[in-house]
Amino acid sequence: MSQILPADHPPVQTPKIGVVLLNLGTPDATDYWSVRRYLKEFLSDPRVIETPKWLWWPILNLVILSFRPKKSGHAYAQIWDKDKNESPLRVITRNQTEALAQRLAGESNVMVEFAMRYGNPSTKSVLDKLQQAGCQKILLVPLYPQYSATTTATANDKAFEALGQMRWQPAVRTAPAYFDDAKYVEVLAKSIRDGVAALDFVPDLVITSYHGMPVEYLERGDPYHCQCLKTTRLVREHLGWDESRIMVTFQSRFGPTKWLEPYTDVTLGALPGKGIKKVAILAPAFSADCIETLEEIAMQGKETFMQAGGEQFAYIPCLNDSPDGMDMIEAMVRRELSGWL
Ligand SMILES: C=CC1=C(C)c2cc3[nH]c(cc4nc(cc5[nH]c(cc1n2)c(C)c5CCC(=O)O)C(CCC(=O)O)=C4C)c(C)c3C=C
Ligand SMILES: [Fe+2]
Ligand SMILES: [Fe+2]
Repeated sequence: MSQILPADHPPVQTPKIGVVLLNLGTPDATDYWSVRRYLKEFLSDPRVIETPKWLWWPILNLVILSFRPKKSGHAYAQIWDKDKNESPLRVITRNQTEALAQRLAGESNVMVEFAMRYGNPSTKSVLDKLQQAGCQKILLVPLYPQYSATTTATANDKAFEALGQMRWQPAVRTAPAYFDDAKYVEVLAKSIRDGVAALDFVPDLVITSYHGMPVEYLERGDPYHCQCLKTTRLVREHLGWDESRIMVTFQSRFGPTKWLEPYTDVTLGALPGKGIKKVAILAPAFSADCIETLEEIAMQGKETFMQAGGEQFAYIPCLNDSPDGMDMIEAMVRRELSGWL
């Protein structure tokens, strides 16, 4: 083969398969400008904010970006991984990537990388790297258990935007949301069972707190709300629990519009008054612990609950790169790679 190539022919690569774990993204540092840059990119995404641009631009640039970076930067500083000098979301996503790469090491010519929708490493830089390394087939794996246009779709959009600039485009598959995947339900249920068993108290209630979104998005057809409810129902059935032991709430409200209810913070503030004083809480919409779980739930949520008269509060971590969590990701990736390996 090599003797028929002209001397100036670009190098011929061995065909490879790329697997890209896609997550949301996070600031590079906690200072005002790093957080501002991240929030600007995030909150300029029309998949996330559907307000018409002419109306949203002044609100974002003149109001939100003047105060939110400082407030969010302070929150990020409290959860920052000081050893790695990095946001937990990126540390954990990298750990998941390395663990998956090890698990797929027996497969020849598979490369595993992660990419972020906002910030670094950018989706384009990662797809360019894989294409240049000879990946002629790429599996995109949005690490969101429940589908939403605000997360899954925009992650895929960004990847297709980068692919749109390639002359020699690889074949591409996208992994579906896994909110009802039997393995996901099994490992999530196990994380609750094990998490509760490790406590020195018996919770009156387990709360599954999902990231929220404007109710309007649900009304316009986003299936996220329905998939959240289904995850919790399947987990509850797997545990053999009745409905009184586990509930669904929605967190991280942003802006003045009505978001999915019941709100996590309002619920935590009201439960002690109803006699529910011991809770365990987890966040099944997140594949990795991040500001929304470590600061908003484990810190702020705990404070709200205890100040309202709560007695015991426990946060059960996300699946992260735990062996069970990685079993689930590996099984999903192998299934979606079928016919390619
Ligand atoms: C403004 C609208 C937002 C929608 C809609 C939204 C949906 C959504 N987000 C996640 C997952 C994550 N969100 C994270 C942070 C975050 N989310 C919003 C806003 C919306 N999210 C903001 C402004 C922020 C930044 C933090 C802050 O300033 O409060 C993160 C964590 C990132 C990190 O760095 O740790 C994740 C993950 C889901 C699943 C979702 C679905 C409806
Ligand atoms: Fe969010
Ligand atoms: Fe938040």
